[in-house]
Amino acid sequence: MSGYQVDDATVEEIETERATYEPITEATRRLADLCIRSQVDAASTARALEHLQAAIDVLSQDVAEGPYGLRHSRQGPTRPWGNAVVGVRNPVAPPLKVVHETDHVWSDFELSSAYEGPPSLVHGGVSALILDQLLGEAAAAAGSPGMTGTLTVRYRRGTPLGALRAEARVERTEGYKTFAVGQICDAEGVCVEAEGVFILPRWARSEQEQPERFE
Ligand SMILES: CCCCCCCCCCCCCC(=O)SCCNC(=O)CCNC(=O)[C@H](O)C(C)(C)COP(=O)(O)OP(=O)(O)OC[C@H]1O[C@@H](n2cnc3c(N)ncnc32)[C@H](O)[C@@H]1OP(=O)(O)O
Repeated sequence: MSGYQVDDATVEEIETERATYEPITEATRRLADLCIRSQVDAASTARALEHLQAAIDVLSQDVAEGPYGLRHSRQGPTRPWGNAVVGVRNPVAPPLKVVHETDHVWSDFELSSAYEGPPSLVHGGVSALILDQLLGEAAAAAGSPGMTGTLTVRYRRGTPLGALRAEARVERTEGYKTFAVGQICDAEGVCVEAEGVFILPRWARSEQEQPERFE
């Protein structure tokens, strides 16, 4: 399957790429929040739009074909930088920084108004998105990466926008199938729980270089 790319990018080259594109990605996240909450008048939004169009014109001068994929360097960190949850070059991603412990993975993160579903609460699809990623990373970190086969989500109470923690761990592995569980909590406790089965697809079963983990 295309999209998994092994390269020889050095640590320095990877840091240069991050330093080049991370600031504009962060600015775009801020922009998404401002699109929702700004109260400036029409003349001001028209002026802002002109600046944005100028930025779009500059960035459009050189664009890669297709999505970013998962870039695995033989010399440096793996770059899932287009990923919708952890991608440092993806303004749609909050982004989560996922910490890999011996027996579980976790992340402390903030969700802005761009992730709203019910008023002041996180959209249920966004919670499922984040748990899909965390459970998938737990499976990969345990040495059994896979695609989500089935993800079951239980919304126990509304998840407030703002500061949250997500955690996941592997429960058991059966051949190509890895069963993982996880949750999203706020300061009061668990808001959302999930369980999922992650399956190593047929096309990947013979491949030698599997991505073991995202950052
Ligand atoms: C290398 C992979 C990625 C690594 C990423 C690392 C970072 C992770 C972070 C990213 C996180 C984000 C993650 C994402 O967003 S992943 C994106 C969302 N998921 C997908 O797009 C998956 C699409 N589906 C497939 O690719 C295949 O159908 C899969 C891979 C699921 C199965 O493949 P295949 O069809 O070839 O399998 P098989 O026929 O040999 O069956 C094998 C066993 O599995 C059982 N079964 C089959 N289907 C399901 C099902 N749906 N639920 C439960 N069980 C199922 C089946 O009964 C059998 O069991 P048994 O009879 O042996 O007991």
